[in-house]
Amino acid sequence: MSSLSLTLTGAAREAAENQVPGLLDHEFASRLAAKDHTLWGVEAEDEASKRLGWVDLFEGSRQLLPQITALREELAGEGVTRVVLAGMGGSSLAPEVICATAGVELTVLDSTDPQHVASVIGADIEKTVLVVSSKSGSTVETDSQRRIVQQAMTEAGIDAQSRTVIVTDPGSPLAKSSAEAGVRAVFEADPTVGGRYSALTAFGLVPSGLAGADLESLLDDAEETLAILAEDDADNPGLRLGAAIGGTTPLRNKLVVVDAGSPLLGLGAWIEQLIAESTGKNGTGLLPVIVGDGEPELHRDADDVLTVQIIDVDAEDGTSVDNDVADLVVSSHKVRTGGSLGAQFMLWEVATAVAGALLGINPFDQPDVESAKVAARGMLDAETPESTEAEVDGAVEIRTLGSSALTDADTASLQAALKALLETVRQDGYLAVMAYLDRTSEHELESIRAQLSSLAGRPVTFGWGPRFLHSTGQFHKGGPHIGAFLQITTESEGDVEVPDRPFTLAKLIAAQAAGDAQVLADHGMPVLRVHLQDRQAGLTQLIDTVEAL
Ligand SMILES: O=P(O)(O)OC[C@H]1O[C@](O)(CO)[C@@H](O)[C@@H]1O
Repeated sequence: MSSLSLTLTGAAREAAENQVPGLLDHEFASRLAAKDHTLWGVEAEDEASKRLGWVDLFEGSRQLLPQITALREELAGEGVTRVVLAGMGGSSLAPEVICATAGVELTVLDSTDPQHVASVIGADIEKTVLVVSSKSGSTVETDSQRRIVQQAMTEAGIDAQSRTVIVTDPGSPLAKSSAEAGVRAVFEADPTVGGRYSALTAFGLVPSGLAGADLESLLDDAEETLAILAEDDADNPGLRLGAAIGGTTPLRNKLVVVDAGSPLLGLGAWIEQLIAESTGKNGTGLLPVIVGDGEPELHRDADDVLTVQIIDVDAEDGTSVDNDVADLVVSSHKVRTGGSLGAQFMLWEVATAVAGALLGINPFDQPDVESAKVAARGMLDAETPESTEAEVDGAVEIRTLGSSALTDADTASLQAALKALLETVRQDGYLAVMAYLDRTSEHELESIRAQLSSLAGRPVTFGWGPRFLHSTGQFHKGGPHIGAFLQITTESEGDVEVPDRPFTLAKLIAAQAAGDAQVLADHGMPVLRVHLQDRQAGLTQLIDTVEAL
């Protein structure tokens, strides 16, 4: 039995009251469920006509389950019990939430940091099955990760192809090359579902099922919920949530998302990509800001912020821990929602489709992601040395680019540079921390997010690079240019060769960071680049300097 709750207060409630009647007049919910691709305007029709498969995928997805279960049992019989998933954005975010919530182990490889990748291939390779998930089949991070893990298997005397499972779109370069290579299994996903909406397709199901998550109830809950979300009804939670986040006036374009005792672990990261990459375009959009319990954004109100609490709906009887959190949330403009994971996936997918229509954008493309990829490729090909002079302070190099408000400031020390960057944060803007480091072993770095938010008095996002390039990266470049950026990169002890490619991981991640920084600067926004010349000393220096600000 699925569960789903939604409570709106203040501006969120007002937006729903203002916008839902119009959505009902347009029969938005039933037309969406009927895959009406005209809901987002003429310009979006072509893409929308290829991207609405997520509203009736249940039969196709259920047919995958026996194959996934059989493969899991076969692998277990061979002692293969460790699942490593190579995939970016929509190709890995949902499995990460599904498995964490189910309490089963999944190693997600969505990084090009040499230290992170080396740690993944350095353990239990003999027990590992590699799932390579990529719709396009051409994502450079995923292709590089595949080559590296397969090489590690071969060096361990393992037939890499027999331990490789592919999830991709029919006819993709990956589908073709995998068939020729004779991999263990190829799951061709529904090509009418975009990456951000693929949680309940092979992209969400194959890695999660191989890891042992219960997929039946996930699909049952989602299907049950979609029936409710397809109703042209004033109480339809998909219409109400979509109106609440996309229909406030003036637009509250920062959604501060906090987990308030929910059992849905890591759901915020999935919501972040779905909303930021779907809506951040044409100079508008919504930016999810994932915060922890009690952190600064929850103690401030602002007219461009909406607070979203993900609650434990089963404990909503007034005794739940989330009510304690609720009291700590100053804002009276709130969304509070909870329920089973399958229900939440469908709720937010429908709400994003609704919000996209209200914002007047196409929620199914990601036009600006390409600009960073092109810039990175240019950096890789040209082996461009760093474009700007660096100042050195202790273990870190400091570079500034973009807005002259930063490049003209005193940035001779890390402390001065951070202060100068904080000065550039707009009253209607945000600060984005983009850390191209190892989120599994250097998560202490995340502590600077709340400290910087307290100092800036504005929302601060924290994204691990290059992972965020497939999530908030679209909003940074395609949304309103109101961001200030702190980019953190590092030297690594060792590097990792990428078999049969003209670059190593250290070169690749440096090019991705330099390329993205340049694109952000080209949009006139301030970018502070902090490079850790000595990884550990630099990390300590950065954390200590922020603390002392
Ligand atoms: O599944 P693919 O094609 O490797 O793409 C991975 C991710 O990159 C993007 O295409 C761009 O960020 C996302 O939409 C997608 O989820």
